[in-house]
Amino acid sequence: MFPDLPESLADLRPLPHCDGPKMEPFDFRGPQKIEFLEYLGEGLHSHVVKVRILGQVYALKLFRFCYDGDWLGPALHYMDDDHDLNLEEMTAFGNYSEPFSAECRAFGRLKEAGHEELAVQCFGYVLLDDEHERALQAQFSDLKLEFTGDMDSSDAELRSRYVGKGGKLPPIRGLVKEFGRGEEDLRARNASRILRNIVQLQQLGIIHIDVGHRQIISGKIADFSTAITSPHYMLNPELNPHLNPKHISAMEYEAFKFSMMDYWDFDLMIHEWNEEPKNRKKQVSVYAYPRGNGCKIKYNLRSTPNRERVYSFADPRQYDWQHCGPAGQKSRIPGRVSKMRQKRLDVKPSRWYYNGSSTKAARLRLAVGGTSLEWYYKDGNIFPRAKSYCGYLDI
Ligand SMILES: Nc1ncnc2c1ncn2[C@@H]1O[C@H](COP(=O)(O)OP(=O)(O)OP(=O)(O)O)[C@@H](O)[C@H]1O
Repeated sequence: MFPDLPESLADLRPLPHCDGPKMEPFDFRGPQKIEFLEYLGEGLHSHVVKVRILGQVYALKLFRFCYDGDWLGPALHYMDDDHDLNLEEMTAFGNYSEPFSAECRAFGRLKEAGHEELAVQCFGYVLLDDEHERALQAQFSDLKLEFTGDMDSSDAELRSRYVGKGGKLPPIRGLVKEFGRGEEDLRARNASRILRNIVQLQQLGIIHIDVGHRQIISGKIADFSTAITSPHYMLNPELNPHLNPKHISAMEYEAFKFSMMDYWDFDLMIHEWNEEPKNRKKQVSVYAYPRGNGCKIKYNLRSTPNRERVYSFADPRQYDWQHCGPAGQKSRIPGRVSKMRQKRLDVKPSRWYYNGSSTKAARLRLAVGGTSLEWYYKDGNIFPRAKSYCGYLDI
């Protein structure tokens, strides 16, 4: 489920181990050496610290061993007493969706497609060795950093249930990122750029970006710990040859909803900015949907012209993941990583109009957050199932 500490540098391979984009290990040009400088902040999935490596300052995002319910893993009843935790199942899900994997895959995609400018830059992953874990805790001893659970509670078992080679606890995993500033001013030009970046990220097959003001660092999106990047069991039916048409239609509904919600979140961020008394003179009128109110649809889709139907701004399934080289592919020139041909992105790609039934379209119009599906693992494949309160999905 989690990577082991490497015995030698040669053991460090791009992660995660599943189809699709990957992140390379950070190049320390020798043994790991990190100087912990300052604590920057925390989120549901991580602690972020300012560090110096090889004379350069970075933000190091260190991931927690999260609760199973805090990421898009298997249905929670899998975790009850009757069902032993199955390493193969958890790994199958974890490789795609566990927060560290989710970030590796999204940043890996940006590298692979030659579009690192769309987010804060990420320079590689780190597996903290014991010495650095001790140094980290010593440096911030007053904060008593916990790496299991979430911001409010911890549970040591979340880490110890996945012991690695020699019975050792898995190492804390980190991503080395460009160090930046938060508290971005959202005035029009910045807001327009962020919106454009979301549309372009979706064209690269990345959705569920968790858009919010706190995620914007130096004017760019910085957090992909919830991102769904193609190929993914929600987006790409071709990963599982045993899906039936009902499964596929329910997955399309979910993927569409998640894509659309990124724009709802963007509009919510603008509304919240405008409501802040301190921003009274800095109002922003850049919205994804007209006036930030979502899309209006009529109930009879057949007779409803496109412009009035429920839509999102890009279809992430269009990204041709099978024909893009894996991140980290070695160049023929020793010591260099080959540059992928940059994928051309449209500022205004064709909209994604939802094609399902009128009832489902009407539900999407409400765009109530949250997931409609849960996922289970069977014979090496991942299948969707409607959540108990989503019977309208009919699977
Ligand atoms: N590149 C960076 N430079 C400076 N500070 C950063 C950087 N990345 C993150 N931070 C700080 O760390 C905090 C947590 O980071 P981030 O949002 O990536 O974590 P998370 O655990 O994924 O959070 P969330 O609960 O939003 O999913 C940010 O709110 C920000 O204050």
